[in-house]
Amino acid sequence: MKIFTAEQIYAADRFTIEKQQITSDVLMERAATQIYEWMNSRLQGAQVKIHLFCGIGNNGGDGVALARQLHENGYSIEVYVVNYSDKRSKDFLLNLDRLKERKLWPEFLDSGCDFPELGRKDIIVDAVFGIGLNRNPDAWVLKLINYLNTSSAFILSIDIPSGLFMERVPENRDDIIRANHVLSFQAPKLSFFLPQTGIYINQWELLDIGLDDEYLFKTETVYELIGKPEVLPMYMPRLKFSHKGNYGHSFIIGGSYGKIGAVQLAAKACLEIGSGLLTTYVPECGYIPMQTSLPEAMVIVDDEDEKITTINFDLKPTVVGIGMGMGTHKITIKAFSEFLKTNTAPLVIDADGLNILSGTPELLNRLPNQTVLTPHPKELERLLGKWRDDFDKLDRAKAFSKKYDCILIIKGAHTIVIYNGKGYVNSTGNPGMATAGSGDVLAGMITGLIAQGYNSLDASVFGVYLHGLSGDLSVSESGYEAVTASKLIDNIGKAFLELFRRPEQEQHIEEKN
Ligand SMILES: NC(=O)C1=CN([C@@H]2O[C@H](COP(=O)(O)OP(=O)(O)OC[C@H]3O[C@@H](n4cnc5c(N)ncnc54)[C@H](OP(=O)(O)O)[C@@H]3O)[C@@H](O)[C@H]2O)[C@@H](O)CC1
Ligand SMILES: Nc1ncnc2c1ncn2[C@@H]1O[C@H](COP(=O)(O)OP(=O)(O)O)[C@@H](O)[C@H]1O
Ligand SMILES: [K+]
Repeated sequence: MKIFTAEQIYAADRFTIEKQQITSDVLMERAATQIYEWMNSRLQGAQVKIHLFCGIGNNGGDGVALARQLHENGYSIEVYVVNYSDKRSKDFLLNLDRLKERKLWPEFLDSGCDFPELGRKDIIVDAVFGIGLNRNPDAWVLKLINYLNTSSAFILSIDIPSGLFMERVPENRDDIIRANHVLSFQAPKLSFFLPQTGIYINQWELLDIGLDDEYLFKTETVYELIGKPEVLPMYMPRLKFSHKGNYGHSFIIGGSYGKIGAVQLAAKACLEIGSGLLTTYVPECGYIPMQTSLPEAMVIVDDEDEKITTINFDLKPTVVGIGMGMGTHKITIKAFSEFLKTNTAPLVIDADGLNILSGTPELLNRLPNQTVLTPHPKELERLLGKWRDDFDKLDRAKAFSKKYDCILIIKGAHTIVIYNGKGYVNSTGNPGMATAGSGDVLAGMITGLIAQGYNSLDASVFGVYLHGLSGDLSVSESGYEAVTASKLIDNIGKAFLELFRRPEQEQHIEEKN
């Protein structure tokens, strides 16, 4: 699903108005009707007090139009106009008149006025600012935002929580509405998925206001939200007459004394995701653990017991995954650097492999094209330097990926795969996955997909999606806390099955026919 910028949404508005031969207030009315229906289907006429805080732009206009619909259907409402500017939008004014025609007089809030009392069980509709916020709000508006946040009422934000920008993070983190639920129009907004801004959104849902399909289809976006419809076409089915040689030979290099587990996890995940063959390269101390825990894997050992000192091998890997638990000893750095001189296989670099790269950046020039890098936030900071905010982080990541022609995977709650100026935002996964070794599993999964013939970008996007889905399936079995990296691996197979599971309703209809 595409993630549009504010400019693209405004352009979609204009395109739709022109093509459907409608006036702009028709779109506003559609927006209000969709929100009304959403609320009505949940409230079923309940006489709870609904406080609508409406700005003076089109987000406020949505709120005022919604107020009218709620009132006409018997709901108990209070409307407040947050009078932050004299530049009221045309459709806001039109809807304000429609409200007045029905003898509904909103209360006008200005600097210096008292804020209304809010009950614990009331509902707040936040329609102060939408995607048009372009500068810091006045102090009294911020005070209002703070006031709403401290109430215990349920906050429903229209389109985007007020105070949240589309393209930057506000300096003061208290200046944004903390929404219980956001009803956003047509497409999700990038800020819903970033760690610094996503925290203001408990849940979000999309409402279809009938923006033109052709425009939405044809318009290229920098960011895309990756769900099942996006990854299904990437899937490469296994062929009946295939053999293990068709699914590649993965080579996983890593481990050090006390950290052989990282290689075990990556290797197991690599096999579970379907790699045809797998060899691991570990220090001598890893030989017995590897051979006993993973009979399917072949093992080559370093001359040294506790760390990797030379990467000598006699095989032609389809792909190499390197770095998990490897350590950053001087001699290991040398071995890694020598390995990069001769390696031509596609690469997936994780953990200490990344730390070595950030400590020895000249090695970045030795990476094959489309090398996959899988940093967690700290490793990413070592690679990119300190960023100003999450939006700046994305810009730096795009520039880095372009400079070294690498695929940069920014891991987090919504992992973002960066390549070729684009960002693929993952939709699966959960906080249960914030546990030791889950990154090793991801690196193993991506390695195993590349082994099978997926190109590095598809392997990254698909791998991240399946990894999160395995996490979601693990949570449904054991709850958040008990998710472990090993459970993620156990659920990789089920994640594949889940990809092809049709919704129950659909199956039922088919059986009846
Ligand atoms: N296709 C869709 O998705 C549809 C979307 N719709 C709705 O429209 C919403 C966008 O509406 P919008 O463009 O009027 O902007 P909104 O957020 O209401 O702000 C109002 C104005 O305030 C100003 N301003 C900015 N910052 C400020 C500040 N700090 N302090 C004071 N003033 C400030 C700035 O104007 P400026 O003063 O810069 O000229 C800005 O234009 C969208 O979120 C959705 O709810 C639907 O109605 C129809 C279809
Ligand atoms: N809150 C979260 N929601 C979803 N996924 C998460 C969350 N926290 C961590 N993850 C995922 O778990 C993995 C953690 O990776 P990493 O920090 O490298 O783990 P480790 O180094 O222990 O192997 C990443 O893929 C990340 O996206
Ligand atoms: K809003």
